[in-house]
Amino acid sequence: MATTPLTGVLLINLGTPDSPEVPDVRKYLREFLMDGRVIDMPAPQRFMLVNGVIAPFRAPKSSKVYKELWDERGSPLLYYSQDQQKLLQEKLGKDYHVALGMRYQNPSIESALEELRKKDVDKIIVISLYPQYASASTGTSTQKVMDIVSKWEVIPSISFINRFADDPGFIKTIAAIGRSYMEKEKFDHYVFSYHGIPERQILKASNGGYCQLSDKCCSTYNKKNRYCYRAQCYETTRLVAKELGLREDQYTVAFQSRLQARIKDPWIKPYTDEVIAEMPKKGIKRVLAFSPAFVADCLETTVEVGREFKEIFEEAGGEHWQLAESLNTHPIWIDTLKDMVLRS
Ligand SMILES: C=CC1=C(C)c2cc3[nH]c(cc4nc(cc5[nH]c(cc1n2)c(C)c5CCC(=O)O)C(CCC(=O)O)=C4C)c(C)c3C=C
Ligand SMILES: [Fe+2]
Ligand SMILES: [Fe+2]
Repeated sequence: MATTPLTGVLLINLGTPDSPEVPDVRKYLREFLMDGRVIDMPAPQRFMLVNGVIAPFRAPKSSKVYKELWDERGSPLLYYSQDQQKLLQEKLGKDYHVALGMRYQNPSIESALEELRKKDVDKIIVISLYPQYASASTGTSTQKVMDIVSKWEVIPSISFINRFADDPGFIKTIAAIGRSYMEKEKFDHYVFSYHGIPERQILKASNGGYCQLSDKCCSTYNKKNRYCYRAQCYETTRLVAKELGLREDQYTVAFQSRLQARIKDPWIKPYTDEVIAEMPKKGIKRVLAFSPAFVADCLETTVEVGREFKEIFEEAGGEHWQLAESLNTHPIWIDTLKDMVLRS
């Protein structure tokens, strides 16, 4: 009797250095920033910038923060992604095979696809673990999968989940994590800080010039701006705020992690570090901070939001800054991943 072929699930996240030491961080930054969807400059200029400036000067600085991030299990982005893979596999059972691939460094997308090929899967469901679509994150992961699979003799049927900014399970998980803090202590404001991207990349992805980076464009989420990264961030925030019963004046959306100093490009605004430094003057003293551009804790959540922003806020007169951890292995999140697969 013929057995039902397996369905492959490929989880993709960004990737992290193999170790926090300078040579590994440099190797990671080189691979990451030489990607033309991340630094969208002509290749010769990108090469000069990455090899002449970023790799030599940024790698030692980044290595220091990676050392702060690393714990006994290694880099949280990697081990939480592995936990998500394992828990999703358990939930889906024997008709599925779940593989994990990182866009940069290890385990690579190539190795994950090879694992699925060896399992002779009939179909692959690719989930790029970035809630809000951006060319620099989801776009490049999708392209990488297509580049590899296009060379296979037998190309299986493939579907891509390329954004879930408004997925009810995703929203509920963030709200559940937030609520666990709100039940224990009082906050007078809520900050939703998202990874930034250069403004130019928003304009390039805009449908017929609809997105002009104004609040008018990003204050609603509709058919025209559904791939606008900034509009998706605002939509995630509105939905979480609604779930938590927050009024509009109780929360602020802002964007972090800009590499602007090096490439002299404006990034999407407002900038988190600037916004939070003004808050204590306005009487905001106790903040709960969310990082909903990520589904696993990483350098950007633990170090940037959890430690660096806390320092900025407290130096400006704030009293309490609390990071709400990422989705990691939250049971609602694992159920949400399972639902995404079953719906696909
Ligand atoms: C939300 C998804 C991400 C987008 C969009 C994104 C765009 C983007 N990032 C850089 C530059 C850097 N990002 C770095 C770290 C980092 N970025 C993401 C996700 C997105 N980036 C994650 C999950 C992480 C953390 C990785 C980890 O190991 O924990 C870094 C490295 C750290 C550092 O040196 O500061 C850089 C550099 C650009 C230029 C960009 C868009 C154009
Ligand atoms: Fe990044
Ligand atoms: Fe927009």
